[in-house]
Amino acid sequence: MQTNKPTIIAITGASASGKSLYAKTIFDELLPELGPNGIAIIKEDSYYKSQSHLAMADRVKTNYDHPSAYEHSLLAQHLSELCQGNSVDIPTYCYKTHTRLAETIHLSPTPIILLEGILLFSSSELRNKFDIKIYIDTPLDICLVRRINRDTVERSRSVESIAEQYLTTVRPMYYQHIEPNKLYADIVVTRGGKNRMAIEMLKAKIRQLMHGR
Ligand SMILES: Nc1ncnc2c1ncn2[C@@H]1O[C@H](COP(=O)(O)OP(=O)(O)O)[C@@H](O)[C@H]1O
Ligand SMILES: Nc1ccn([C@@H]2O[C@H](COP(=O)(O)O)[C@@H](O)[C@H]2O)c(=O)n1
Repeated sequence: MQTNKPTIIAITGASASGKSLYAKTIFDELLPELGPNGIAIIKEDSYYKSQSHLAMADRVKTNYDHPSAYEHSLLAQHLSELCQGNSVDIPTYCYKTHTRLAETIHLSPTPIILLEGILLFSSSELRNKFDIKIYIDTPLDICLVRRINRDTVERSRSVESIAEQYLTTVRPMYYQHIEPNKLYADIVVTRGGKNRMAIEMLKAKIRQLMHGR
């Protein structure tokens, strides 16, 4: 690994497997020692394509679990910019309106970048940019229960709409585009975002990388 470019740690797995919690726990626990210029989180979901040109009735029909729903080319471009020492303006996304918001988040390169999302391993162009690849391996029935609990509260979804979407796209796309790419992982983490040993091991690796800079 080069020492002068950000280390990109990609965390993938099924929806509601615990990717965000795993990334956020590591971020929160390392922030006091690394500072805001030392570590950042980027979400693949920030790169869902804008759908502002579509009516709401059409936005809900989108397959959000297929790679084509994402602007992966923009994510790849931003990762390249960050690796070259340049800042980027990351889009922000709203799950309630199914499209991008007007504002962006300005991000300067940090030595450690935690990147999390469901389809990060589906593109070889993206995979080639990752220094460490982690797969959160949580049984799908547990993910579904977590998704129902989360999306009814945080994403304004009804249980009926979650069930319909799960059967039509979330589950089939998991078997087509997420689970087969587990083989690209360097590390497979069981038990989701609360696996204390998996959290401590990645923190130790990050500390080692920081000492080597
Ligand atoms: N190991 C775990 N045990 C219990 N709840 C968890 C665990 N990991 C994650 N969760 C919860 O499940 C929900 C989905 O987790 P999240 O990290 O948002 O998943 P993802 O980012 O993979 O979609 C959240 O409410 C989170 O707090
Ligand atoms: N408008 C949208 C966009 C995405 N989704 C679902 O989000 C999931 C990915 O995010 P996680 O935090 O759960 O990893 C994905 O499974 C999409 O189905 C959505 O429902 N609506």
